[in-house]
Amino acid sequence: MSDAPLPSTQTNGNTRCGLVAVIGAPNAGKSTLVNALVGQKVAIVSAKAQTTRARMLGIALADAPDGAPTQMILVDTPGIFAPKRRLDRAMVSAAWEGAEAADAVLLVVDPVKQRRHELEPLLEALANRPERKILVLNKVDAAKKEPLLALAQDLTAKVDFAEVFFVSALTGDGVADMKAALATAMPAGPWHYPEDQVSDASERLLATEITREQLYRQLHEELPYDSAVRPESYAQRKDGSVEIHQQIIVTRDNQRAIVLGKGGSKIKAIGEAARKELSEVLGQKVHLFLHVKVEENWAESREIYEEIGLDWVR
Ligand SMILES: Nc1nc2c(ncn2[C@@H]2O[C@H](COP(=O)(O)OP(=O)(O)OP(=O)(O)O)[C@@H](O)[C@H]2O)c(=O)[nH]1
Repeated sequence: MSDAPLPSTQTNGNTRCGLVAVIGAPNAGKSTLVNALVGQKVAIVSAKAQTTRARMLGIALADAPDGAPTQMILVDTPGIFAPKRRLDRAMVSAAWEGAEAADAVLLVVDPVKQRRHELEPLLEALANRPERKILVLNKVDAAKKEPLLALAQDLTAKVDFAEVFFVSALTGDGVADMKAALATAMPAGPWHYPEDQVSDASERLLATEITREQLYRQLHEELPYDSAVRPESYAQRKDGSVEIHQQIIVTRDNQRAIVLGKGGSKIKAIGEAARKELSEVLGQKVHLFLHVKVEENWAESREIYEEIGLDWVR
């Protein structure tokens, strides 16, 4: 576990706390798995590959089989294959950065669609890692038993996995057992996030993810690759509603025009759809304010990366 200066309220008792890195090829189902472990929608889930941009956190709470209340901080990493652009390389290093400090690394594999040879570089890199390695064969609802077992055998011969789990992140099959086993693997120690912050942190992140999902849906190919949604503020109002301000960052003026649309029609539609979904998910009235900002070099800015991925828990 990294020794980042995070708040901890639980300093006594028999708690456990650890960091779990979730790695795998694009579309393996990492985001879906994180959501299943956390128990609410945290990471964006899409049928399109490479939607996971920044390093993201979900925080799962569980009672370990020995009764210890356990906090598992999940680093939901982007697809980490064949990085070409700087942004992609940054995603890869974020993936490994997450894995470096982890108490466990989950390799999530889609046993049906995953091309075996594409897993090779990842398996090789994993083989030399010191962390506790766990193989998760996902999508068992869609896989046939025999090839599934053959794949498990093949992969465990290559890497010294401490455990292998067969799960369906989608239906939840096998997820509870896996979660309990993960909790046991976490070191004893105080929680790094106070319990009441866990839900808030997730909601703050969730709010930016929902806006990003709408941007993606409503702009399709027009959406600039180098765009991001950054949380500005998240505040409960006295009347029981929540006021959320977010920045949509793009790199050029013409991209700003695309996001705004004619007379601001696009941003309005995006904001309305995001607000509606957020209100439903949060179960409260939401006031959502979106600001589009041009920052030419944001993709080179470590500060912004950190803000997108981590600022919401600080
Ligand atoms: N049948 C089935 N589909 C699943 C399961 N888990 C995830 N999926 C689907 O697989 C697709 C990809 O899931 P994601 O969770 O977005 O995958 P990811 O690994 O986070 O993808 P990236 O963000 O590209 O890294 C989605 O359409 C999911 O609904 C599962 O257990 N069974």
